[in-house]
Amino acid sequence: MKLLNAAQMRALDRYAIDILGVPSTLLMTNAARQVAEAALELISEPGPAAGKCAAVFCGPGNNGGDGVAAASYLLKKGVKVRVFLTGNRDKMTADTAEMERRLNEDGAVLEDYAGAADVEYYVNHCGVIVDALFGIGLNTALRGDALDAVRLINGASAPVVAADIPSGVEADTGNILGEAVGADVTVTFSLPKPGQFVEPGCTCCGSVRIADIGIPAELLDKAEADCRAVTAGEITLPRRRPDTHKGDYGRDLIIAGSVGFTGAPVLAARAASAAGAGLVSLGVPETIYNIAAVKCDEEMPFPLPCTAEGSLGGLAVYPILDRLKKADVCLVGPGLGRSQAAREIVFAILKEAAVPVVLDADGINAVSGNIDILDEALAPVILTPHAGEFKRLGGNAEGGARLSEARRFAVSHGCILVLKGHRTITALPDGAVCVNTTGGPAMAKGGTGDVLAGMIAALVGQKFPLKDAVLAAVYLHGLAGDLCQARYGEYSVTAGRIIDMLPEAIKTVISSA
Ligand SMILES: NC(=O)C1=CN([C@@H]2O[C@H](COP(=O)(O)OP(=O)(O)OC[C@H]3O[C@@H](n4cnc5c(N)ncnc54)[C@H](O)[C@@H]3O)[C@@H](O)[C@H]2O)[C@H](O)CC1
Ligand SMILES: [K+]
Repeated sequence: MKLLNAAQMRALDRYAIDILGVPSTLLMTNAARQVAEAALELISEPGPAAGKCAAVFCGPGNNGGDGVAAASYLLKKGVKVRVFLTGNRDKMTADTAEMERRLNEDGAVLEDYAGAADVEYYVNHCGVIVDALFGIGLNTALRGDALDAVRLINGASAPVVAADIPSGVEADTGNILGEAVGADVTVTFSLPKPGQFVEPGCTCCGSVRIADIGIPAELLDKAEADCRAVTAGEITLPRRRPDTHKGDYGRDLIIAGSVGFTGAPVLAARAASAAGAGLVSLGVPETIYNIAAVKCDEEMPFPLPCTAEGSLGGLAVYPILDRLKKADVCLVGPGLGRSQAAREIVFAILKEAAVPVVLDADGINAVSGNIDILDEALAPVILTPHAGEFKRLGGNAEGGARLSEARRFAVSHGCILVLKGHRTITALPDGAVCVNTTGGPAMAKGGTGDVLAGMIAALVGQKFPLKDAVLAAVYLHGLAGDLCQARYGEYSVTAGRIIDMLPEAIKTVISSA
């Protein structure tokens, strides 16, 4: 699903209005009608609309115009409505002024929020609140009346419908500018925005509904987007041809593990098998080889020279590079440890690999502080950091910086970056970013990252187009987590259970063709 930023959205509006001649007031009333209909659904009093009451908060811009027009719609449905304006009335846009004129004709007035009589009592006793303070035009932190109104809205018990985007959420980044409305439903217009799909903005939106407000479909289809949400139905994996063998499904080489980290390598290897890898070889320090060998049936652990402390030793580089020549993908890092030898091995793999390399966990830590090594990689590199690892890579994964920071890193280092967290972001070397929509807090547990890394290796090793393979792995990993949560609850999802749920998750995306 395409996510359009504010500038792209405005350009679309302008083209529809100025070139195609779609009346802006028609767009506004179409938008308003769908906001009002959502409010009618939510209004928290039993019985017909008549006798219920709504509070509508409007800013001076066109988002406010949506609110004023929505108020007119609610009035005509028999809902008692009070409409409050924050900010300067003299800054009101022409369309919003037109909507106010129509509201007056419908028998209601646009009250100045500042000084409105018993507004607090009214808002705390109404059946639904419409937030039309700001939309995609918000560009600085809320202040004054608007901030006061947001706090009043958030303190009220009535359900909240946000017009286009909850006020206070920055459309492009999901940043909260000061404070933001917490909505139950967001009715967004034409196409969704990035800030509705990434933290912290996505948490303010409630459920997001996309309203067709009259921008021609072909215009929306043609709209260029460098940001997308990966939603159900967008990921498919092909049926397998009968005349194939395990070699057709990837020879995965996984280099992982150290004393004290015997689970990570095995979880990654098992996840790779469950995600369809044909052959999975797992190189572990010889001190933990027996443990890995006992834990693996389908995967093929092999011992590597190690240090006295039980992590990879420098001599391990030779057998690794030898096996690398026969692999289709190499994952290095889960539980690897942070020894100098491990770092040197990661560097050697990056320099020598002619197949994609997945850097996870200590594979990422190995390149932190020497990120230029990525420029020496011959083959594509996929990094899968969580926020802390990304910080060690010099990135900022805080709040609304995630999208731009992930994009910056991927473009500047020519790699694929999977920035894990709620709504994992996959950034590509060409600047495109994709926001995953599966998974949740039940997955916040040791080992789940190892599983994702194994899944990415497996799908990349099967030679799907690199971007598709990574997006599919991220989506399926979260989907398996969601299925696990449904079965085991939020507290008892484990990495192993996610692996066991992969068959169910993968079956949902197998193409019927
Ligand atoms: N997408 C569509 O096809 C349509 C969208 N519509 C609605 O129009 C808004 C965008 O309207 P705009 O006038 O550009 O901006 P806003 O109403 O979001 O903001 C108003 C105005 O406020 C100023 N501003 C920005 N930050 C602050 C601040 N912190 N404090 C005070 N004032 C601030 C800034 O100058 C803005 O211009 C879109 O979201 C939709 O809701 C159309 O109604 C229909 C077509
Ligand atoms: K809004």
